[in-house]
Amino acid sequence: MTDFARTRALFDIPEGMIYLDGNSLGPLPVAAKERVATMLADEWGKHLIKGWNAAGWMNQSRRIGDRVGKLIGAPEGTTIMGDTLSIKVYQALAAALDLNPGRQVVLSDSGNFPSDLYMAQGLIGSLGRGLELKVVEPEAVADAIDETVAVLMLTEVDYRTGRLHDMKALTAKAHAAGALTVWDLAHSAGALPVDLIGAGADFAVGCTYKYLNGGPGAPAFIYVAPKHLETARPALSGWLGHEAPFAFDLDYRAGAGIDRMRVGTPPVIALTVLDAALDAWEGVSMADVRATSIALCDLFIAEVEKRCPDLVLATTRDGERRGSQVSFRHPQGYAIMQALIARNVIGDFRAPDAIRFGFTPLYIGEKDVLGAAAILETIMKDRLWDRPEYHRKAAVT
Ligand SMILES: Cc1ncc(COP(=O)(O)O)c(C=O)c1O
Ligand SMILES: Nc1c(O)cccc1C(=O)C[C@H](N)C(=O)O
Repeated sequence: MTDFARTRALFDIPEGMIYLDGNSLGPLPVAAKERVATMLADEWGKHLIKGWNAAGWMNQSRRIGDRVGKLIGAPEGTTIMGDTLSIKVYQALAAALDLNPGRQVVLSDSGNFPSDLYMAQGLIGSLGRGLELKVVEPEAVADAIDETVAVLMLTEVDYRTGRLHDMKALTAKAHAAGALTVWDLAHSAGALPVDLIGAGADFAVGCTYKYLNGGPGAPAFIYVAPKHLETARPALSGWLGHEAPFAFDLDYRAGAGIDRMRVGTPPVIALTVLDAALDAWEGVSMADVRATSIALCDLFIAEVEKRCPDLVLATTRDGERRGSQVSFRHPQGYAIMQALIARNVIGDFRAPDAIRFGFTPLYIGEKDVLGAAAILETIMKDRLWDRPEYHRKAAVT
């Protein structure tokens, strides 16, 4: 069994805070502070430009991509770091559409994170070849897969409700209909076991500032299935994805394998933080993380339903069918979350009415769950949310 007391000590969480928002931004890994200080002083400070080779900065995106790959069932050489998740969504979708010409539909669902849908809309507008973004309810996705679909683009775990799609079954259905798949793992990577090879996913993307604790604005990752590695065309054809960046040719030629998904200069300092953050996963079993996350979420649901009858569960009770988060609905959700935050229980609010809590076994345990439920109970029983300072100011027009 993974020693979660050990992993908890690897994170800097302010005394007295119950941090249930690691599904949005993970806490600071203690080791990152020293690692970055050393990197700044010894690598940038001493090597300057020589650091690209001497300190391994040029290979960092690939090396750390492989570290992330281990957590999502991706073999070496199929995952690379860089840019933001929105950019990686664009890149993956563009490459997938290019591999499946002659079809018109990008299929997604209303549980997808808006940025993914916005990037698809922007890309489709630029391509101008009659493509259409079709957005259906999450439960209707399987039935909407037909021979018009070029690409099925989904986020595995719904950011609001935590609902988990069956990646393997939907990918198989998409392939049977002749479609390719792009999976967004923003709320999956580090939250639950992911098996990209086993699921047969074509492309996957994700961020590293949530369950992977890489810090605000940490770089995203992109995965390309081995069968597409030499044929996927990077629409964002920056110089570092070129076959020979330092030949400075005037024409683009895609680099070998996953390197072609690089765009421009990597964020070396941010990657250094992420590298330190990923050390926390050494000796951690993702099966233990999953089992503990399900148990913590189950406990939170049971305690909150017992103590706060006015809150309506927005997440499935079936632990196998959700990610690592729990949401409740209430018309005063915003004020309730402000009252929680004022009492050092940190979750977040997602419009129109959801209060959302992430459970991250690396640093959250039963005591936190019980503590948060007790504070929530007081807020609900004593209507502590009903104070002017917890309500949104009226919009100024
Ligand atoms: C599923 C999903 N996709 C995309 C994004 C956008 O990522 P970024 O702001 O890093 O581009 C987020 C989070 O913000 C997300 O949760
Ligand atoms: N990336 C974020 C940011 O830069 C600011 C505030 C929030 C975020 C988030 O990651 C939001 C997150 N994707 C969500 O699930 O709501």
